[in-house]
Amino acid sequence: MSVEFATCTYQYRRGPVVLDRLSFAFPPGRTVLLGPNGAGKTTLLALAASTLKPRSGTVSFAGLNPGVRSQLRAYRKRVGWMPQHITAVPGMTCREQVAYAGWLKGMSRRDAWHTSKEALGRVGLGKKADQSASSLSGGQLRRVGVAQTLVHSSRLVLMDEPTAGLDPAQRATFRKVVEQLAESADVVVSTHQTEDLTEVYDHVVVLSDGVIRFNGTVKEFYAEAPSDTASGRLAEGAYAAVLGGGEAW
Ligand SMILES: Nc1ncnc2c1ncn2[C@@H]1O[C@H](COP(=O)(O)OP(=O)(O)OP(=O)(O)O)[C@@H](O)[C@H]1O
Repeated sequence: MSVEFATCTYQYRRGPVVLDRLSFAFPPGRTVLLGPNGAGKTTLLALAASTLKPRSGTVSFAGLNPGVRSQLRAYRKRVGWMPQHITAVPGMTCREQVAYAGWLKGMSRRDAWHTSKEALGRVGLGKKADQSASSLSGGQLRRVGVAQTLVHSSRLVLMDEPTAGLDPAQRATFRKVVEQLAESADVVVSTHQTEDLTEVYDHVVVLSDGVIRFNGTVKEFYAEAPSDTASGRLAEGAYAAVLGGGEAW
C-alpha cells in the first residue's frame, strides 16, 4: 500500500504549475524524497497530506480519496503530516499540544490525552510532557511535531524537511525516530541534503521541476553515481547524475 497520484496537476493561485499530470506512487517502507529548492517537494507532500487539493487528478491512500468528502476524515486519520515549520501553541504544554493534534484528527479527548504521553515518550520527550511547548528548543519542537503524527496511529507519515537546522546529534536522534516510526507506518521524508540519505531509508525518490527523476532502492540510486565516485560520496554523485549534472541544491 502506498500513496498514489493519478494524473495530478497543481498550480498555486498566483504561481507556477508545480505538478503537471503527475502519475506516481510512493513505494512502501522508508523513503527519502530528494530535490533541489523549488522542486515541488512541499507541494507533493501537502497534496498527499490533503492540506492541498489537486486542480485535477486524484490522490489516494489505503483505498481512500481525500477529494471525496465522505472519505476525507478517514484519510486524514491514516496520514500523519509534519510540516516544515512546527509552532508551539501558546499556553499549551507539550502533552496538550500533542493531544490537541490527535483530537483534530478525530480522536476522542480521552484517547488523545492517553496516547499523547506515549507518543512523546517515543520521541524522547516523555520528561518534557508537562512543560510549556513554547519553552522548547527548535529541535525539541520538531520532535513534538513527530509526536503529533504518532498520536493518531498514522499508517503513513509525511515529513517536510524535518532535519533542516538540526545539529548532528539531533539528526542522529531523528534517524532513530524514523526507524521506530517505520515499524508501524510508511514514512516519507523530504530533504534537499544528500547527507540525510542514510542506511535508515529503503527507497529514494528524486523530484526536480515537478518531475520524478528517480524512483528506486537506495542501492539502485547509488548505482547512478559515476564509476569513479569515492564510496563516501555516492549519494552526492548519484544525485548530481540524476539531476543531469546540475547543481545538487
Ligand atoms: N504559496 C505559494 N504561492 C505561489 N507559489 C508557490 C507557493 N508555494 C510554493 N510556490 C512555488 O511552487 C514551486 C514549488 O515549491 P515547493 O515549496 O513545493 O518546492 P520545494 O521542493 O519544497 O522547495 P524547498 O526545498 O525550497 O522547500 C516553487 O517554484 C515555489 O516558488
